[in-house]
Amino acid sequence: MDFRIEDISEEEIDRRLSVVEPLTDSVRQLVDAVIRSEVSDERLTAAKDRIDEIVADLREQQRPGSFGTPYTKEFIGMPWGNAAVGARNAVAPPLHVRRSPGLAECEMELGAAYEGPGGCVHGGIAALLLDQLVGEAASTDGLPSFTGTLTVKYLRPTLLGALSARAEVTGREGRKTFVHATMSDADGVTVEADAIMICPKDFELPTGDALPPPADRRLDR
Ligand SMILES: CCCCCCCC(=O)SCCNC(=O)CCNC(=O)[C@H](O)C(C)(C)COP(=O)(O)OP(=O)(O)OC[C@H]1O[C@@H](n2cnc3c(N)ncnc32)[C@H](O)[C@@H]1OP(=O)(O)O
Repeated sequence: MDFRIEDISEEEIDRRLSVVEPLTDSVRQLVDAVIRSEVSDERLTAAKDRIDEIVADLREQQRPGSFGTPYTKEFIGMPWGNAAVGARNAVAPPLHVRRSPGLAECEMELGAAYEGPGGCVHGGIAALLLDQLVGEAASTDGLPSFTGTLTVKYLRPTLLGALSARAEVTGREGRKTFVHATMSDADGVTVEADAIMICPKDFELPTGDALPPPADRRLDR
């Protein structure tokens, strides 16, 4: 796992987010527009050429591999490439998770890019988002947990649109944390999941005077 330290202030994090979040939102708009556009083939081809130019521009300076999760010395994580919550990842829905001890919650708007059955959320997307949320709930004690087992039960189709999700720790046993999660629409729960989250035995967090104790660490931002 990538635990590189990037020693920047919270103000610098906010400054960087103020640049990349609008860019990511624009790319989400682009994805949605491509899916639903009904302009002529000529205009679609012209759009492709313009997008290729932008891609070439961005590729002039690229980070090798993936973004990883850099941390500040205060251990605030920046998982900005993350597939569910990444601030720089247009694949991620704009998922803003609220955390409190043992609990993670969020609201989201899932549009055309997240479709499985016509008009409904893809089951894999529901599983992805609930997987993220159980990880966030399990990690509110400052120690990261990996998903060992995630059991997902689809109770009824989840229509695309405004949704909420919630994950709550139901128990801990050694390095294992048990979490229950739900995804809901306006009429109630559509998907539920149970997870066994595990803090790996050989996992070592960076230590040192400059770093806060695990309980005070914020694993993402
Ligand atoms: C804030 C950030 C949120 C991010 C959320 C993102 C969530 C994710 O997507 S994580 C990515 C997906 N998950 C993975 O890639 C995990 C891959 N697997 C692994 O790395 C390892 O198998 C891991 C960490 C799960 C367990 O490894 P290890 O630490 O060696 O476990 P091990 O010592 O064998 O077992 C410890 C306990 O867990 C149990 N256990 C081990 N694996 C599993 C499993 N897959 N499912 C359930 N229980 C398990 C064991 O039975 C044992 O229980 P007990 O203490 O009662 O005997």
